[in-house]
Amino acid sequence: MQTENIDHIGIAVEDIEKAISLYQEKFGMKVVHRETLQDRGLKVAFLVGEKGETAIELLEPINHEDMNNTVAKFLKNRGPGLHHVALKVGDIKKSLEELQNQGMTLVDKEPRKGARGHLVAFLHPKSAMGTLVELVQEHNVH
Ligand SMILES: C[C@@H](C(=O)O)C(=O)SCCNC(=O)CCNC(=O)[C@H](O)C(C)(C)COP(=O)(O)OP(=O)(O)OC[C@H]1O[C@@H](n2cnc3c(N)ncnc32)[C@H](O)[C@@H]1OP(=O)(O)O
Repeated sequence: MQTENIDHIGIAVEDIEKAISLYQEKFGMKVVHRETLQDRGLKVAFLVGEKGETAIELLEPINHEDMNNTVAKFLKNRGPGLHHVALKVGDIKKSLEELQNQGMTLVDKEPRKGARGHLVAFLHPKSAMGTLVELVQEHNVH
């Protein structure tokens, strides 16, 4: 598949308000989008630097005790920090098909609606040398 750019880097946090303050006040980034994804049980915030492009996505579970929530489970097992890397692609369905044909383990066989209304799909970290990789296709491209 062809990656267009790094769309965002996902970081799991215990307290999204404190994390936003850190990235704004210490790193000079600004919030460009905030959303509560009820179906995923997550609060998310996207921040960018002066020149835009690649974003940081901060993720906090709505319920920290819900071990069916992948981010709550991650925080409990590994603590806060780098959670996933999201690669932007032009055609997510085609990319998933190609990766599956190449023997990669997909978490999502079909793209689904993620944050910002974009189409997203995850690849299993075991298939990408220990990093959870997300594919993102802008919702208005196709
Ligand atoms: C906002 C929205 C969007 O971006 O639009 C989103 O959905 S954002 C993000 C929230 N959504 C997701 O994370 C969806 C994709 N993630 C998943 O489906 C899950 O987290 C899996 C990746 C399948 C792992 O689930 P599972 O229940 O198997 O977890 P587990 O704790 O038993 O972990 C199994 C093995 O994977 C590793 N593992 C778990 N999460 C990991 C992560 N984020 N990065 C790297 N490795 C990870 C564990 O350390 C463990 O390794 P060892 O076996 O070596 O101990």
